[in-house]
This record gives sequence, structure tokens and C-alpha cells, in this order.
Amino acid sequence: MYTDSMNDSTNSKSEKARASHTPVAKSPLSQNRINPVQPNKTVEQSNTSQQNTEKYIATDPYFSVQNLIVGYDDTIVVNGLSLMLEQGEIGCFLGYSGCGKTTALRAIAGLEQSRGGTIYLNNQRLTEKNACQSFAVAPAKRGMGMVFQDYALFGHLSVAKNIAFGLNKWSSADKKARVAEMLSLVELTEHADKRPNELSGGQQQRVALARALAPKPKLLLLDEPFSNLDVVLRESLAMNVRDILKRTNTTAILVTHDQNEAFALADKVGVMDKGRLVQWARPSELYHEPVSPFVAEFVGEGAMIDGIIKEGHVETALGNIYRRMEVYDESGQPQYCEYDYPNGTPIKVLVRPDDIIHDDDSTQTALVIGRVFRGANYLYRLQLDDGQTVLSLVASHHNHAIGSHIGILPLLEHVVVFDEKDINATTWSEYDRSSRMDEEV
Ligand SMILES: Nc1ncnc2c1ncn2[C@@H]1O[C@H](COP(=O)(O)OP(=O)(O)OP(=O)(O)O)[C@@H](O)[C@H]1O
Repeated sequence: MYTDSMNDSTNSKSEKARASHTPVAKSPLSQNRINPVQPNKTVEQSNTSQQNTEKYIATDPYFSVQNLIVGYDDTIVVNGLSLMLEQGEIGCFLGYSGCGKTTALRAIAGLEQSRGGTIYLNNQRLTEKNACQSFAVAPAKRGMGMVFQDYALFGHLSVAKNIAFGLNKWSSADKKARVAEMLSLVELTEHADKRPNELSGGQQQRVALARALAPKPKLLLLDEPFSNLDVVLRESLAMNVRDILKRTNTTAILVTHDQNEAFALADKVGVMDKGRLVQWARPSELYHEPVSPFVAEFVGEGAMIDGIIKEGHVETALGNIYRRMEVYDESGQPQYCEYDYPNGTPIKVLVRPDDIIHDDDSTQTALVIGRVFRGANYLYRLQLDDGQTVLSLVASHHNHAIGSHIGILPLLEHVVVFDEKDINATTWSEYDRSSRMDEEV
């Protein structure tokens, strides 16, 4: 059954207060999904180029972007991007190549001019571009640090001198202490005197991180920082970087096309599609409550099955789905209400591999038509009686051959239902990854 308000991504009073001002794109079957947000700020409409003229109130976020628009020549590349982060939070832009992730990051850094929108950081307005006024704080004055894809280290300088590079206004004693602190933070103290080319890729990446963190940036921007590293190293380094950012309470934004990296590092992930931020949410919310089939496809695996509205619930080949409310009776049992659609309305249902439990004792069975060995698990592709397919993640000691039937227990309270509007917004037929599995025969 669909849980109407499971996706409350707010985790603080101030965030909840702001959420009440948040415009939320809702469809009848996908209510309460938080989309890109607008902080409750009133910008004074004036022609002045002075920044920070408006009053800030206690609930203002540490970092926010409102309706950012960036383009090259006749093409809009970032279209109405809005988001916010609290201090110490890590955000991430996730999306296919060319969707505008790097352009958005560069515009936040001030390296690309915006055509519209406003950026605030730590109670300072950095850009404002609308019909009434236009100004932008210079990149060097934004207090941001950046880690690039290729690290951009100075090959002729030692690790310590690379890290000290942005500290030229510091006293030599302070600079020495800060470099030592950063070396220790990234666990490279014994490599202080080496040149970058004497280090591994992962170590170079950590030098780049230490160099960007040394001047204590108000916001750290990381553009595909792990893309030059091998896959195994990426995830462990992403967790390592998250640990460092959390220890230093650094607010950061990462750009990546790698979902695992995004989930390992970020508190909030924004899925981008053709310049638009489709959903800005916590990783678990993106996975369990994608706002559209596009997000569902991009984040995680799964299959779409058909459903149809009947007497207020959704009938599917896996069973009936009832609409659950965020209301419980005295004994703690959830309450249900009807879907607001006429009988016969077609529905699509997202079923994740973890929604289908293998259970030998179940009377409901499915035919194994494909499987992929993943060490601890098999990802099975299963055909239901009506010919539709779903995926199921099963512990790998359950070794079932292709062509056999296995018992299944669908966890229908976890599935996500999409209405026609959601479906029409995406070419969902391309979605079913089960047909793209490299199967073991
Ligand atoms: N300097 C530029 N001039 C003109 N077009 C550009 C420029 N930089 C980027 N673009 C275009 O803007 C679009 C978005 O590019 P961007 O680099 O932001 O995408 P991305 O999502 O970061 O992609 P990738 O993951 O491949 O780096 C692309 O179509 C790209 O060709």
C-alpha cells in the first residue's frame, strides 16, 4: 500500500517550518513528495547593486539557490534550479551526461553567468538576476572551494605547498599549523614533501580535498572528484571524504553520474534531467519514493507492472494495493483511504527487487527467467502468471535454476504507484531494467 507521507524529508523544526512554504508538485497518487524548495525569503525589489539588503530570519537555510537559469548562446542548460542545504549538509547533482550538472556547479561558483535566479550563502546574497536588478559577487569573493575532476594539483610543488596554496594571506605560523592539520585530516602527513606524481590517484585526490578545505570554505564544490579512480576505490574514498567533510562541518555539493557515489557521500541528492532538478531529496526517499518514472529509473533497479483502479484500490498481478494514510488507530495500525480515481483508471506500479521476497512456503509463485550472481545475492528476473516481469533480490544460497518456479511474497506496502500524468511525463517503457540484465544462463 502506498504510504502517503513516508517521504517527509524534513528533519528539523526550521526545515519543517520552511517545508510548509514549499511548493510541492503533487499528483493524486504521489502526494507529499518534496520537490526543489523555495526558502521563505523576501527579496527587496530594487535597482541597487548592494547585496544583503534584505532581512534574514532564523529559519533561512545556510545555502539556497532559487530558480537559477544558465545558458550558452540560444540554449538553456540549467532551467529553474532551486535547492537548499543546512550548514554541514552535503548535496549532490546526479544525472546523465550533458544534463547540466557541471554548469549548475560552475554557476554556483560564479564561473558561469546566470540568466536568472538568486543564490544565498551564509546570509549573503551572491547573485540576483531578475527584471529589477542584477549583480553577482566575484568567484574569488564567494568563499567557495573547488575540487576538480583532474585534481588540478601543481606538479612542481610538494604536497604541503599545494595545500598551503590558498593560504597566502595567513601568517606563516597559522599557515604551517593549518597545513599540518589538513595533512593529518587526509592522512598524508608522511607524504608532505612528495610531489603529486609520487602519489597514487586516491592520495592525489585527498591532496586536492585538503587544498580546497584549507582556507575553510563556506561551501565546497566537488566536480566528479572520483571519476579518475577505479570503481572499488571510489566507494571507499567517497565514504572517507564524507567522513572528512562531516568532521569539519563542511557544506558541500558534489557532481556525479554515479548513483553509488551519490548515496555514499550525500545527505541530499538532486536528480537532474535536461537542465531541471526533478527531485531533491534524501537518498532513501529517492529510492523508495521517486516522484516520477524517470527518477525511478535513474535511482536503483526495478520493474513497472500494470495496475487498474477498482473500488478505490489498485489491482495488480501481485495483489491489491491500498492507499495508506499517515494516521494510525489506537493499537498503532495504519489507516487507509481510497485512491481518488474512477474504476478502470490505468496505473503503473514501481516494484523494487527488495519488494519481492523469496518464500518457499508461499502459494504465490513466479517463473525464474533470468538471474545475475552478485556475490551475497542473486538478482532474479521473475515472470508472473500474466507474463509481466519483476526483479527479486535473493540470498545467493537460494540457487534456483532458470525455468524453475519459486515462491514469492510481494511487500505491496512498499511499492510506488504512478498515475497517468507521471507516466506520460516519461517514456516509461524504456524503464524496465529487467530486460537489460546481463543474465547468467
Ligand atoms: N562552454 C560551453 N559552451 C556551450 N555549451 C556548453 C558549454 N559547456 C557545456 N555546454 C553544454 O551544456 C550542456 C550541459 O553540460 P554540462 O557539462 O553542464 O553537463 P553535465 O551534466 O555536467 O555532463 P557530464 O556529466 O558529461 O560532465 C551540454 O549539452 C554541453 O554540451
